[in-house]
Amino acid sequence: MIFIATILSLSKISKRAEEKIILSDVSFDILPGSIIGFLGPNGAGKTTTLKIAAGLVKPTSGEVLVRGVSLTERRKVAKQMMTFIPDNPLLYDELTGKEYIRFFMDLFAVDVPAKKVEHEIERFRFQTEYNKQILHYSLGNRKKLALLCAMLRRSPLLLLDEYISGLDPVNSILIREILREYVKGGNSILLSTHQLDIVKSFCDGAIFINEGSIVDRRTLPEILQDNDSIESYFLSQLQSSETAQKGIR
Ligand SMILES: Nc1ncnc2c1ncn2[C@@H]1O[C@H](COP(=O)(O)OP(=O)(O)OP(=O)(O)O)[C@@H](O)[C@H]1O
Repeated sequence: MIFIATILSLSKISKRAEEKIILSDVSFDILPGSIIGFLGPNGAGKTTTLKIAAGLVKPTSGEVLVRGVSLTERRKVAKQMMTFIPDNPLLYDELTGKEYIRFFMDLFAVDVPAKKVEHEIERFRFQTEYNKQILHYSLGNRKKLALLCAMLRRSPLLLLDEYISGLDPVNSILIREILREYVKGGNSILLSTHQLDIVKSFCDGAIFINEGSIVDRRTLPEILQDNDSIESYFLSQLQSSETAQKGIR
């Protein structure tokens, strides 16, 4: 019997577009039950990596495995095991929240009893928005609806692009509690963020990318042991990777 220890595994992912190298040999693993912050400056390649991991963008080379299942070879099975939420979730604006949840459940064949759906709506404190048209939702409520649907789907991996930014402090606390609960059962989250306080208060570790290459990977205790703050970690990684890259050129 083969024991699959990783929930997500990226192996030597490269991406070129319009003659430009966007990602170069990106490799990392995400273990079950972990929340990993994906850090890097603007344009470093975070969104592209998340989209490749989610099967939305095809890499030029390399392989993505979700619980050991190849995204290239068994796309449908691999995709069922993850949910990607972009920074501005694509929803159907003409529907109400209630209609959208029904549509989402039909689309992904989510078989959840009505009682459980109700429970999730209460847990997300979404009772007021539920009957309103999505067109009138704030960005924070669009994000809440997207995550509520992801929770109903119960996929073991969540890929979140700048998710927590845009939530007010009350919702930010609520969502963090929901996400913490989600990973308790062995599920995992990879989330890109520019908010370094999120890494300190919420993540178990971080992966740092710059100019399309992974430059560092550490647990939170390791980061805090070697750096005064997450900000100083970010700046030192940025500086050392840029110095190294100048040396290569
Ligand atoms: N299809 C494409 N064609 C050409 N260039 C692209 C394409 N997709 C992304 N890029 C470029 O690749 C680089 C990485 O973009 P990406 O959105 O992945 O970065 P990011 O780290 O998520 O940035 P940010 O923090 O600003 O959101 C950018 O320079 C972007 O312009």
